[in-house]
Amino acid sequence: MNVVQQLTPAKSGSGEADYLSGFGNQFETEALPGALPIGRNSPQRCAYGLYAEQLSGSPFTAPRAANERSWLYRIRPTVANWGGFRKADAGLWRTAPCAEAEMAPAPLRWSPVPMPREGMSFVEGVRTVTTAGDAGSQAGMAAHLYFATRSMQDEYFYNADGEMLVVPQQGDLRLRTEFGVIDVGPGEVAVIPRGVKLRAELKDGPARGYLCENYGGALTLPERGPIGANCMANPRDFLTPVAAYEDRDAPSRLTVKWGGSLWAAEIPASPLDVVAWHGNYAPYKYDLRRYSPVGPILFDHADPSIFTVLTSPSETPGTANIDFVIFPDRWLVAEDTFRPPWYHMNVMSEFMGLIYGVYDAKPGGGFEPGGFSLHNTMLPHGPDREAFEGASKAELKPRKQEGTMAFMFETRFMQRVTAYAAGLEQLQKDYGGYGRGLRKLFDPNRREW
Ligand SMILES: O=C(O)Cc1cc(O)ccc1O
Ligand SMILES: [Fe+2]
Repeated sequence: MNVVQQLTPAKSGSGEADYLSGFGNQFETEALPGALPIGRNSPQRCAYGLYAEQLSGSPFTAPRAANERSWLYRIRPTVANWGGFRKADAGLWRTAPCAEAEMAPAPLRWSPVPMPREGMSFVEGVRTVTTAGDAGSQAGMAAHLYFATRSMQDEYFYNADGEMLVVPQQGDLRLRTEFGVIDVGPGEVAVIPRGVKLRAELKDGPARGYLCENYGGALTLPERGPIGANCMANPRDFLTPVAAYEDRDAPSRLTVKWGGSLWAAEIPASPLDVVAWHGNYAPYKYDLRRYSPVGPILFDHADPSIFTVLTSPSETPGTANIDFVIFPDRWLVAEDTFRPPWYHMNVMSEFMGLIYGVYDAKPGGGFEPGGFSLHNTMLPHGPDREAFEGASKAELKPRKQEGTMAFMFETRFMQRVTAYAAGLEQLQKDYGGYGRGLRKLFDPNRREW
């Protein structure tokens, strides 16, 4: 997975999205013929007067399987577009550790937050719901909502604190990055590694979604173990953009998220000026509907880890900094089985969102597309009364769970709710008590019921 080479004839900066396929490949792509040096990274003079710059996503000395870096051949090195940063308004973007609100231990759920009316870019429209771990120690994550009602114009952004997993729920985004153009819409996700500059444009109206900011190890594919070489998320379905550049000398603004704050500087030219690049540290997208779910085909309900799309490992094997898990369309066939998620308590904390459709643990409304929930460390949760009663009595014919896409950001860290999320009118006041609706069914004189 880590050694495949691809040289695809690339388009010049036409602005249209075009991709190379494969997860974590050693890609190479050039928007002008011969812009990529052959057989070396740092020639005495790069073609076309370009500057060579390395972007290291892992320590130089990381083992090969985790070593990530790319070489960028660009009009100006990043340092030429630098200087004069001032602290900018971070709005409602928060960074761990952030203990600004204290909530009683209870399951929490929010209805969808409507699209704002004011003009806001993808960066201005980030609103943090939870933070976990410590960004400065490169451990943990934040779960955000994002709203974008205007495109970024001569405005650029990069995040030094974390990798960004963008999960659109409404509206398409065109992410113009240093590496090329990624179009992403509901049902797809995009991953922007730490340090990669971008400008987000709207394609056809306002956009809303979820954003996981990963302070820890880069997201990667989970091991498949006995499942073997196929199914779950297949590497070839991950798409990385071909090189596309802007040669634009115009007063611009670069905003950097660095050390938990936003910093902004006026810069003289577009930093999306990479004419060619090669390496394995690059943004990518993935269509969640390409995920091939594997599950129990005779009885029982497996752990949701079977639906892990991407995982951010921690130093402890099997203990994820973040698992990104989905609940896509699938057949439910298990016999003599309570088919929805079981009642449970979990040392990992679970942030969930719904992109479209109905989630099977909560079929009776309340968890709506655009909404979100938090089942924090060691807090009990499971199906509500309606789901329990329906599933305990259901005739267990094979049934297709269709037209649905829920997801979970699951982390080893406790998630702290922000003041913004705690104060939202969309916070469902009665959700914490949903379990109280479950009736006592026990009858020592009636074994079958
Ligand atoms: O709590 C949830 O809804 C997520 C979840 C789903 C599942 O099928 C098993 C465990 C789990 O935490
Ligand atoms: Fe759960």
